[in-house]
Amino acid sequence: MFLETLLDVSSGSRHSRYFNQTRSYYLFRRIRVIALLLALIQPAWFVVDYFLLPDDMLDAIALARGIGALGCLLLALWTFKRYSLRLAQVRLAILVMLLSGFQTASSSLLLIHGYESNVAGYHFFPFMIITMMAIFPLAISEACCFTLGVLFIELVTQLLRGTAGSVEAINSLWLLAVLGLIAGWAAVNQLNMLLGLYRQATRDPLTGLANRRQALDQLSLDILQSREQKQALSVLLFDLDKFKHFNDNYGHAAGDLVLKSFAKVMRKQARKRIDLVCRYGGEEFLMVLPGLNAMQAKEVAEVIRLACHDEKVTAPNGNKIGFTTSTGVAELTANDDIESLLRRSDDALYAAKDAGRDQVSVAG
Ligand SMILES: Nc1nc2c(ncn2[C@@H]2O[C@H](COP(=O)(O)OP(=O)(O)OP(=O)(O)O)[C@@H](O)[C@H]2O)c(=O)[nH]1
Repeated sequence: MFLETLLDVSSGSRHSRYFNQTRSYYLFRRIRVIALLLALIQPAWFVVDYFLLPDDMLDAIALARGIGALGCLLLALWTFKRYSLRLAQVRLAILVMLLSGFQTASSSLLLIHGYESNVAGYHFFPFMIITMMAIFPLAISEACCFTLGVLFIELVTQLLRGTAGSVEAINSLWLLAVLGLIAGWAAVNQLNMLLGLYRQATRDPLTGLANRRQALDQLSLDILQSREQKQALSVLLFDLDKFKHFNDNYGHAAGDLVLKSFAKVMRKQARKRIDLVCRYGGEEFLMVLPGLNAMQAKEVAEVIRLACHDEKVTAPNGNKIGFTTSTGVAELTANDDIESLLRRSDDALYAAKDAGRDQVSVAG
């Protein structure tokens, strides 16, 4: 259990594409708020500098603050691919570099002008940066990179200042490492909590598949992404045939076993970390196939339809039950939104039922 949790939070590459998208958007929003705040605070802090720093330093510090504020503003306005984890990590690295860059520049300036870095909270900067990590839900690998990055920049700053190796400098590095451990632990805990809540809110308890809410959220995202990347996208809507008959003849528990068995068949055919498999409601299931056109999606539906013929469920009374499914296929068109895409797949599903069930029908 502990090992499983540890592996769960070790790296983002272990999570589903959908969770990664959710976390990326979460990271994007937090980075944006912090960048916006810093874009405002940086110039405002100049008032404090004005009273605390000597006149000959003000221009240089104002320039450093201006560059920092502009960088933060640009970062806040950068909305490209909000759902990409890779870009969320890049955004976080840029935020750390912007802050650290200002810290290195200001601390060098203070030294050149004969001021110690304990003016106006400057010496506090690296500690503030590392504590900021606790705000984000991060995997262990990401928290380690964050901590090592801040430690490295602090070491470079110490080398530039010529203080590296002194007791005070080693003490700073040690304190940063301890704070990195605490803030990193908080960040990893946030990720663990987010994962737990996400799973509870998005999974169907009977089959373990995604639930309808998640399917609709993810389908909207996938549609957006398909349009951005000019890729095809198709959906399959399945409905188990004469399902009422299983409940009536063998009992509700047998019906549940059929639902679980069908979920297993779907999961087996889905491409790992690409396709979304969901229980859409009752005995209806939905599969989202990014990158596949209607004909390719129809082939997947046929494989699933035939795989159902080989599945047998043992009812609580010992009976072996077979089941079949009807499927509607629809490919995303330029005029589609999520509602029209699902409506077309539903129409195709009804056409498959009308044609005698155990069939795959493609929307026109
Ligand atoms: N065992 C079980 N049955 C469910 C569940 N959710 C919905 N059902 C049943 O699914 C059945 C759906 O039946 P209908 O909508 O009439 O359709 P059908 O019998 O599959 O007939 P066709 O769709 O026309 O082939 C109903 O009897 C529901 O009670 C569930 O979670 N478990």
